[in-house]
Amino acid sequence: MQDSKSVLAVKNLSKIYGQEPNSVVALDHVDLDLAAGEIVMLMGPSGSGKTTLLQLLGGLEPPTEGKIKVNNREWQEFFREPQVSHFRRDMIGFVFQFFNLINALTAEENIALPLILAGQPKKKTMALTEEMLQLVGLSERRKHRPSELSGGQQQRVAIARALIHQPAILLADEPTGNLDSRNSIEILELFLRMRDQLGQTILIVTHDPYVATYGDRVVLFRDGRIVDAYNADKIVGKNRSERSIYIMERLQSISHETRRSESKSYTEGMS
Ligand SMILES: Nc1ncnc2c1ncn2[C@@H]1O[C@H](COP(=O)(O)OP(=O)(O)OP(=O)(O)O)[C@@H](O)[C@H]1O
Repeated sequence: MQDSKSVLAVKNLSKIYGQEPNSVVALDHVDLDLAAGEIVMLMGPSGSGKTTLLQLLGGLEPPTEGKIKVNNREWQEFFREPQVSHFRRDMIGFVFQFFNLINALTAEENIALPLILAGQPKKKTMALTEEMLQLVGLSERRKHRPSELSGGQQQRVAIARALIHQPAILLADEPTGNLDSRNSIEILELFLRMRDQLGQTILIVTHDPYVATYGDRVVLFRDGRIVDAYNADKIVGKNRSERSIYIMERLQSISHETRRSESKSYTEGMS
């Protein structure tokens, strides 16, 4: 049962790609809830299922089994065109490692694009674009094209574009993966402002333990399953560098477990 403050409820979610005997279990009965205004960091070794989860949440792939509810509405009800496109547009914002901006358009045109494509009235589009430009601190650069902006500024445009239709949840796949540390911190602080000022719920995939320290909660994946999760307040009082070491150690122990189980199944296969 999803309570009123829950934005996302994932229950028993599985995704199997391909057919036996070559099928791959990318997600294996995952349960995950996100409360309104919560930032959750997803971490785990390569191939553990993080991107697959984002793709299912974003309606880009159907689950093999299980349920996804966003704002108490069940995804499956909408998993056909054109409903799935509308649901995705209204409920989900996407941000990627590479900013995927349109170079021929200015920053403000890129930000306004989802509303223009949705046929929203010009006045509303202009007002919301202005609001987003201010929120991401790019009012002065509104007429610049992506090639005239730094990586961090381009990512801020991408975030503004993802949030302009006020989605229930923002999904970000390695949003700082292509940025230097100064620009990464700017983007992470922007996420915190989005949470604090808009109550935005945000789910971020990252490989970087320092980035993960910006989450209210860190969820660790291995082999398509959640194997560990903890709230930031569990390690409160320590500075960010110490917290990132704590996260890195948890991550390393999970990766070692993966390797141990891989070599076990390999030797079992040999015998
Ligand atoms: N379209 C697909 N067809 C077949 N297998 C897939 C497909 N997409 C992902 N997989 C497999 O599913 C598993 C999970 O992949 P996924 O990309 O979700 O992992 P990840 O944790 O995001 O990895 P990374 O950190 O390297 O991006 C992997 O074994 C991958 O090879």
